[in-house]
Amino acid sequence: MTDDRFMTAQKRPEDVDAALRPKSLDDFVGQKAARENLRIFIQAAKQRGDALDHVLFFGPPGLGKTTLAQIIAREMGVGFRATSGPVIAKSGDLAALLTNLEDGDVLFIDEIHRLQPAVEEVLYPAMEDRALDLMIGEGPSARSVRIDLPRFTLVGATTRQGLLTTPLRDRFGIPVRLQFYTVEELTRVVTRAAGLLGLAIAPDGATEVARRARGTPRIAGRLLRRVRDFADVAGEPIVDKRSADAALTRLEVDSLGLDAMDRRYLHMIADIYRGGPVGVETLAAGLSEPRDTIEEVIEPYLIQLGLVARTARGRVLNAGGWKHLGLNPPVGTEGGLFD
Ligand SMILES: Nc1ncnc2c1ncn2[C@@H]1O[C@H](COP(=O)(O)OP(=O)(O)OP(=O)(O)O)[C@@H](O)[C@H]1O
Ligand SMILES: [Mg+2]
Repeated sequence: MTDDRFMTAQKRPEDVDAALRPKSLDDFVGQKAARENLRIFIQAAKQRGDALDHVLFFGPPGLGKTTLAQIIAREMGVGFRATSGPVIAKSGDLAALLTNLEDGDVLFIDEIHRLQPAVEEVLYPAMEDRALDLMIGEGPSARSVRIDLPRFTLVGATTRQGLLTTPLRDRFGIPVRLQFYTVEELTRVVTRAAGLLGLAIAPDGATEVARRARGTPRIAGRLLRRVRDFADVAGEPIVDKRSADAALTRLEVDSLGLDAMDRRYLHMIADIYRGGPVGVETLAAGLSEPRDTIEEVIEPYLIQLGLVARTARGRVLNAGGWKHLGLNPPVGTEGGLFD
């Protein structure tokens, strides 16, 4: 996706996220059910002296998948190796990674839905039996040799659980869906981050940033940095609701936390397609954005807010969506009739 979207939850090449990453489960805010379950599974594995079962994190960008993967390694007291699906070109690359692991290590594969099929097949016996099946020779004399692997925990992350093949998905003993954060949780994320950045922020200032962070800690961190810039330049000693609001408004982040791209998306459905239904491919073409970005980055939060619905015939603007744009649904459309 293009990088001009200020609010994007997607990573930038330089990992500005690193400084704000919580280092332990106790530091990690929100995702209570997932966190408490992980705590128990980690403790149980440690008590047995075993590696943790394989974990799959899925959910929209910026909710803490990579962070939790690192926390797992730290809490288990094991090494952390990270790679990502598109980077592993050949099955031999993955075999090399696996054979170089140390006992108990966490191997983190980001964007695991983008593994090549041939590479993925190497993973099956590796995950299930801690073994690699290598083919030696070619033709009729070819034979397969099995190599044992060290114990390890595969932690996979994906924004698109639906794109994972069933055999791969089934091999994860601990699947974890990450949810958007509540304003209260994000307020704690913002307060903690402000402390790490050495920024004085009033409680109502932290809440204001949290309210407009699209349910996403990465966005909260990014907005906080920009709010700090405005406060620094204006010479304001402390960020409060008013100064946070002024900064966020200048960044074109609206009262629901939607940015210019979200509003372009909503306007496209409202103005051009009279509220829909309109297919996602059509929207992607109209917005010049890849379909993946629309489905993984833009839509989940708008759907969670109830502004838009995915239907079998395409995307439909709900009553809340019309209202947010300050428009009335045309009479006789679904938005007008049913909401
Ligand atoms: N629960 C949390 N508490 C505090 N900060 C968090 C939390 N979750 C995520 N963050 C912060 O949000 C940023 C993004 O988190 P992370 O990189 O783990 O997201 P991700 O789910 O891996 O995103 P992507 O899908 O883009 O890889 C990091 O700076 C991290 O510190
Ligand atoms: Mg990540």
